[in-house]
Amino acid sequence: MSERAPVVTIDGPSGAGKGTISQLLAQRLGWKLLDSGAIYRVLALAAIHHHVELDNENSLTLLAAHLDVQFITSQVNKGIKVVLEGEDVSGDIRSPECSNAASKVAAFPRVREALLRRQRAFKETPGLIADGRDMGTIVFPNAPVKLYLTASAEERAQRRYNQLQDKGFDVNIDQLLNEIKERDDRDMNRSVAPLVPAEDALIIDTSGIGIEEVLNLALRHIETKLSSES
Ligand SMILES: Nc1ncnc2c1ncn2[C@@H]1O[C@H](COP(=O)(O)OP(=O)(O)OP(=O)(O)O)[C@@H](O)[C@H]1O
Ligand SMILES: Nc1ccn([C@@H]2O[C@H](COP(=O)(O)O)[C@@H](O)[C@H]2O)c(=O)n1
Repeated sequence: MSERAPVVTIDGPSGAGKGTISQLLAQRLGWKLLDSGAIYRVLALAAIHHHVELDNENSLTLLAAHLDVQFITSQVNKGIKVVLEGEDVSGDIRSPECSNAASKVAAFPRVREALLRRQRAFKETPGLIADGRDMGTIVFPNAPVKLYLTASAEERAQRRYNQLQDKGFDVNIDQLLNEIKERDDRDMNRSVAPLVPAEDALIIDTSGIGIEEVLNLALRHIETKLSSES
């Protein structure tokens, strides 16, 4: 029964390691994974494809309500294939252009409202790892376990630089740092669902901490919280 399925929320700014840790946790626990950022990215890409202006809230809301997207989870590594209108866009949505466009479309209240039910529908047994900006504050406010990952903007820009270079994108570190700061500013200061840690979230600063160590901190916190619930 999905009503009873536990949810672990993982929020934080871009490049803090949410996606990496969420995927590892979903793999370890055998739980479902929601990459909510991918939903905003797909919406931004659909807007670009259909020539919808990124500042037109009415048209973006309509597009969000009818978004033809599928998230296909690999049972092997919990990686997610994103299919928009029948086309695999898993790579396209990770471009810097899509990152910025996603944070623009995500600032509109009615767009967020239109995507809320789609996100909550991911909750199912045996449990859900929910990765995003407002998972613990808005989408799953009653989640028993909430984490907030962060790191310095410089470290996050360096991680993103390495990641995009590996994927073959032509990137510049100063430009990436500026884009990360701009995106943080937009995500943290928007009028609806701003990026803030939930009051009951454990905040982990991952600057200088390796992925394995962050994963272990997260697993320990999940075990503690879930065992105190039962
Ligand atoms: N603790 C860490 N130490 C070093 N590198 C890390 C750490 N966590 C994540 N990374 C690397 O940083 C990059 C960005 O991580 P990830 O995509 O998980 O961030 P994110 O918070 O999900 O960002 P976004 O919100 O933009 O999707 C990846 O290449 C990942 O391997
Ligand atoms: N719950 C969320 C998730 C994401 N966003 C917005 O989408 C942008 C892209 O997200 P990534 O996690 O894939 O980098 C992000 O900058 C946010 O603007 C959101 O608003 N809420």
